Amino acid sequence: MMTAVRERAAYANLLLPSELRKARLDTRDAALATELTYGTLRTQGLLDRIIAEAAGRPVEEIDPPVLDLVRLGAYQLLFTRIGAHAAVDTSVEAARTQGLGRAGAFVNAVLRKVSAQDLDGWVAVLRKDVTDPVARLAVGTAHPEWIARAFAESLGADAAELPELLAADDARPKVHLAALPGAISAEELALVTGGTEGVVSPYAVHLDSGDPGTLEAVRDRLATVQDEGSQVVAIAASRAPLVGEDGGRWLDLCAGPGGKAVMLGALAEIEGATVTGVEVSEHRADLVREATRDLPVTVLTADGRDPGLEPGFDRVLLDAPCSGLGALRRRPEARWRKTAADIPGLVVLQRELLESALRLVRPGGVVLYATCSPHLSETVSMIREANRRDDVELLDVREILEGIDGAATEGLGDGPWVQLWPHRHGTDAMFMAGLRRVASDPTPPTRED
Ligand SMILES: C[S@@+](CC[C@H](N)C(=O)[O-])C[C@H]1O[C@@H](n2cnc3c(N)ncnc32)[C@H](O)[C@@H]1O
Repeated sequence: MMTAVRERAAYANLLLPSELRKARLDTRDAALATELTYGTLRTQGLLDRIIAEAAGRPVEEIDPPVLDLVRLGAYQLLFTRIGAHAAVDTSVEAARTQGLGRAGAFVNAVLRKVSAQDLDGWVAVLRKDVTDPVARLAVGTAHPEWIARAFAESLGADAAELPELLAADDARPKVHLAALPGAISAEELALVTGGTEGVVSPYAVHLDSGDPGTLEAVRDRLATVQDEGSQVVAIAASRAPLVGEDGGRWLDLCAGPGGKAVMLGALAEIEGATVTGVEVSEHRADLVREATRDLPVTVLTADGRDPGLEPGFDRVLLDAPCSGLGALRRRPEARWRKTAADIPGLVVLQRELLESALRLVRPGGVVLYATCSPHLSETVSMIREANRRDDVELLDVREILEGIDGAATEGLGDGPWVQLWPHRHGTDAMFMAGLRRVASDPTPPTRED
């Protein structure tokens, strides 16, 4: 499993359920396998630094399949109550059964060194010469330093919340369901699933555990699995105030795999509107088609920067491709795969998509820009830059949420944009901003020759 995630750059949350089914583990063993896999991937960067100290060499010099075993063993030693003997012995045995027998002695020696101290002891070793408070927190919570720093910058005046935020990132998230508007209410969905109603979206229900795919309400397409923050983004896009009548032409410019398109489609159906979904990847466009097949949604496979659509949309949701730093708790391996160097390229794409969204929306219509990242370059800076245009006015997203019965109104910051946070709202760290297009001055500037 770890090897598959490493070699195929697969996502653990997509791969693990089928691997567990194949292995036919009972519920307890499956829960343990899940905890060990996710935990080892989530803490990998920290484990690697500890392993490097214990092995006396950089982890890049360790054979990758052997390193996978050492990481798994080190995770058990430092993060679980599994006894040291059991953790070391099963790791050595795994080396033998995987045909890495000659590495058994190495695995044994490194893990014995790792087991000589507990987690706090190792964190103290790694922090020995580190004085910067954010860097110290990053080590202690197994976050890359650049990510902890980006979070601190985004929290700004609330940077004292950083320890809570990083801890929330490390906790296993609840399953969030969305009751589809017009199909079932959150109250009914909570009753039939045994869940509890959410607090950020009026359609949300939380489940503590379980496989949501097996729920009747999900199979019958009355509900979907969707983070509460994402639900609010789609609702806000449908409710932002326009100038003039809503003509019912809505656009979802980056629609794949279709979570928000489903919510937007269900809301559009109630309002008598239709949604055009645009997605550049053929495969993801197909996923949107399948997810929205009963809803008034038409899907186009195209580049959102120039999709060839007639302008004049009343509402445009731009859920931009982003670093995903706001959803690290749902993707255990993600924090170690991303780098600060990924951000500038994403920002260019986001800017071009936002320009396209503003070309496609009619004067008086609204673009709801969203990212599942709190990185300031992808969020506030992007919106400040767009706001320099004279045909854009910013809407206060807090007011939009206040107008939605049952939506969150607490901890939304100073506006006009809203940043949701896992530690405050229990959601992914979704950012949203509302940009309304105003008719730009039709008179061309006079030139004095
Ligand atoms: C953040 S995801 C959107 C998630 C989606 N709104 C949902 O709720 O399921 C961004 C999507 O944008 C797509 N994308 C990337 N570049 C694009 C482009 N130039 N035009 C349209 N879609 C693009 C990606 O393939 C990805 O599916």
